[in-house]
Amino acid sequence: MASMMGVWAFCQSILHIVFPPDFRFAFLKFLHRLFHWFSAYCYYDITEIDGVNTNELYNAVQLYLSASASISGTRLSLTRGLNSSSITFGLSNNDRLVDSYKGAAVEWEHIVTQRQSQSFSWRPLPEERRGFTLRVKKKDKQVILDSYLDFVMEKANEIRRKNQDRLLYTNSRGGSLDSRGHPWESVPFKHPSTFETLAIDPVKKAEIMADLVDFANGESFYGRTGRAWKRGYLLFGPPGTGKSSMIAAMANFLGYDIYDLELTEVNTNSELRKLLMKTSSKSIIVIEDIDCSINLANRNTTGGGAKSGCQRNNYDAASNGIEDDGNSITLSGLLNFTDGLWSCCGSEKIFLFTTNHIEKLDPALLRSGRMDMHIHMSYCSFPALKILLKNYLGFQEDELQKDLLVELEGVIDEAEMTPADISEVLIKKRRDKNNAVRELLVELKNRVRRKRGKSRERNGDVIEDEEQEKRALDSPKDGCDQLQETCNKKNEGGNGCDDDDNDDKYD
Ligand SMILES: Nc1ncnc2c1ncn2[C@@H]1O[C@H](COP(=O)(O)OP(=O)(O)OP(=O)(O)O)[C@@H](O)[C@H]1O
Repeated sequence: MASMMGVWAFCQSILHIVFPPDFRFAFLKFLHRLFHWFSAYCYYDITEIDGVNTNELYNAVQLYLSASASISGTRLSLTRGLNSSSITFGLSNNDRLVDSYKGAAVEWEHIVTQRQSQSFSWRPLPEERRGFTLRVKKKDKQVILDSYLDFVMEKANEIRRKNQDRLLYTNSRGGSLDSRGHPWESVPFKHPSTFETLAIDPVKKAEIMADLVDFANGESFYGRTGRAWKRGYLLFGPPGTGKSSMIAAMANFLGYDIYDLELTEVNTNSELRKLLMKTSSKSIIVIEDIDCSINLANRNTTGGGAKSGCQRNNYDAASNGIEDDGNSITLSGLLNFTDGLWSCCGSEKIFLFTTNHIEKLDPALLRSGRMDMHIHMSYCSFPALKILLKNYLGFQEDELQKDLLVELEGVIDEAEMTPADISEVLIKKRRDKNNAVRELLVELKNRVRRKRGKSRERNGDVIEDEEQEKRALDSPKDGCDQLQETCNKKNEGGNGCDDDDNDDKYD
């Protein structure tokens, strides 16, 4: 044994002298090439770090394989990502997994090696070099390159959405970038609002849900008709009518992330475009209170401050999408954001604007194609009230006294109370269900009385019998009708006491 080892050491040193390292390296490379030349397979390496950036494909492959690995593997690595609500399985070091796609068999191998030396980099690289090697038969190469990798990415996104809690993004102050070079900061999105809890007219609710489902399933429709796969919704109505709750319900319903765009933090149109480029598919891009975020009153008027570039931007600039000074965000920039070429970055995107004052918005923003559906979030109606009573107090419709329901129905529309105000009353008294409903009724009647008082004040009417009016309103049956008659008599020939004033609407 000892003499054999001696001979081996002698031969090795001779070989090293006769064949210098460069020659040996070239020889091995040649053998390698020869092997690949005659091999029926080709190999693709997908490394975790691509230069200095994280390779999206590596992460996607890892997630994609996790679905198969969880079933077939015997030794697996387990991970639980940030914001993830479930565990993902992965291939252990140097493990292999066979997959098939359109009749082609592929083999994935997870390869982990120690990184030799830390080359200079602006951020520390992991000590291990990780990657996947994909082995494919040469004859299947085309099909794999053409569509298999896209399929893997798509599946991985699906798994990620299923596993991961949705995220709520907001643009960083002054367009600054985070450590990963992203202009958006995110937190897990855990808003509990759903269409079930949303108190709006059930017919309107069903219509919105059907529209969302059509949109989400509309890939082929949008492709066929040559339209970008996006949809715009405008939510308008007084504060406290559930606009934010509706956004959360939509996101929860579709499983989309939300990008809450703070327009006042965006300085230029190009910044706006960059933000759009960094949004992902299957997302809702929200601009709340669009009328307050930027002055969008009229594209034809001139003048305005730094943040009201749209005012200074004339019509031509808006229609041509030209920035007038490049230092402000303009209406044309915003229109391009929702409707221009850039709006098609990624797909399956919903643009959602909210406003308390729709009348202040430029018509260009409202036209079809930009805002496809205008949703009026109104004061609480009787059907919406029934939903709130069920959600907050657990009342089913048949559990409530009939005459109480009739009374509520009689005053709810005229009281113009927002669902937010109603929920406040119900929350306060929720331990005593029946008392809560009675309290709500009193509050509604008080509001009606105040409204009518205001209306009469404006009309200069004198209240002759305030007690009679109070009794009429408090009478459980047709109280409002009686009161209406009294008012009508008083206002003969003049304005009735139900003469709503729009100014009051958004008090
Ligand atoms: N339609 C609704 N259905 C159920 N709850 C509602 C509804 N509207 C309002 N609420 C309740 O009132 C609270 C405030 O509502 P929300 O913030 O959604 O109103 P908003 O219209 O977005 O108001 P703002 O215009 O001030 O942002 C919510 O947390 C929710 O509990």
